[in-house]
Amino acid sequence: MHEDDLLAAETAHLKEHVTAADAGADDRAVEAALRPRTLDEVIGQTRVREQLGLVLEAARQRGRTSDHVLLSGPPGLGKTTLAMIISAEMGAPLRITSGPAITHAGDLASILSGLNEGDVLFVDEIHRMSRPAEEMLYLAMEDFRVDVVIGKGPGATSIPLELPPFTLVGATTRAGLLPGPLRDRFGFTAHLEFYEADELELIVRRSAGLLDVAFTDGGAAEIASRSRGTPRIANRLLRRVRDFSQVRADGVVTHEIASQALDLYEVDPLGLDRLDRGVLDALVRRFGGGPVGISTLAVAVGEERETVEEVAEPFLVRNGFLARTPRGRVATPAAWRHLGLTPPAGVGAYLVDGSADDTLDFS
Ligand SMILES: Nc1ncnc2c1ncn2[C@@H]1O[C@H](COP(=O)(O)OP(=O)(O)OP(=O)(O)O)[C@@H](O)[C@H]1O
Repeated sequence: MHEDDLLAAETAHLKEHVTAADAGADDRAVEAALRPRTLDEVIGQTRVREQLGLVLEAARQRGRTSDHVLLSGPPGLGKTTLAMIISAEMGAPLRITSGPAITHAGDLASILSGLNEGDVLFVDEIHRMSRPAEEMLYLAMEDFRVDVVIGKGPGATSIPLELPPFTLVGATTRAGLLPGPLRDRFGFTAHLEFYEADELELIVRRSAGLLDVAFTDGGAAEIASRSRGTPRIANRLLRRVRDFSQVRADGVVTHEIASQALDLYEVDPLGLDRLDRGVLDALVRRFGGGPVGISTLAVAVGEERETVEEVAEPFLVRNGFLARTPRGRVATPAAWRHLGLTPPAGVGAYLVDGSADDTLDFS
């Protein structure tokens, strides 16, 4: 078949898949159906794509399994998508598990002992695995071996178990929480960054095409600019805007329709959602702009500390609304202004005196 025909056939197949998922009311199913299937289909993350492409190609040429890969970055940026692509590009089956599901070393031993040569094992939220399991994983990653302990106390014996070579793909929202020995055993680490508006616009256009949503350039751009740099959010907002345009207009997503719909869903023009604004609001109105510890801030907005730290904070820091200082979180002058308030004199001094440091994990 000609290359163009092949591409058309693939797109038609993908569209069928998306349409089937879209027929149900399940956002997760549509999200899964919209996933890019190959590295070439991935939009944005240019450097990661090129680096990962090389790692996989080299392994393929040598006829070996790929090095272990660690994917880190905030939720919804494409870690699961990349894990699936690694398995597809290596032509190897994917096994999926997650850190919180591995509470004992025995859980991990049984997963590892079920692997076949070349399998890709995806461990989502790998930073939440139990410590004994982590230690078992070091050995498995390095020597493809685990020591299974049978029995307890002085009578316990350890039986070495050989494993076939496999590729571990770990995903984490908090690479800083992984112990050094575990991090060091990944041959390649990809840090996923928030997406630029033009990349998100391409993602919105691709998804709208697959979902048969009619849109104008302005409509796609408006959804992209309010998507918090996150493809998952772009896809979700697209579906909400589609609902709005279908019920309240003629079904075409224009700039005007997208902006009315997103106002209705409380996504502001810079993409901040209720949680983002809640965090800024608490920081500014209740704590005078900070500094305040993350746990206190989380209690103030009625959320788990992890949610504030892993979901809201990276976006707010990246967009210059919040800074991490050794004494706690501080609202920047931009945060005050975003809430329609005038920043008090002196706010922002920490930004020039060098005490704000995004690389450290201040709590
Ligand atoms: N680069 C991309 N190009 C196009 N679509 C993307 C891209 N990255 C992610 N997506 C879309 O965003 C959605 C979320 O991606 P994915 O589930 O891989 O994120 P994640 O980082 O694993 O999130 P989490 O850690 O919360 O599970 C998917 O439906 C996928 O369609």
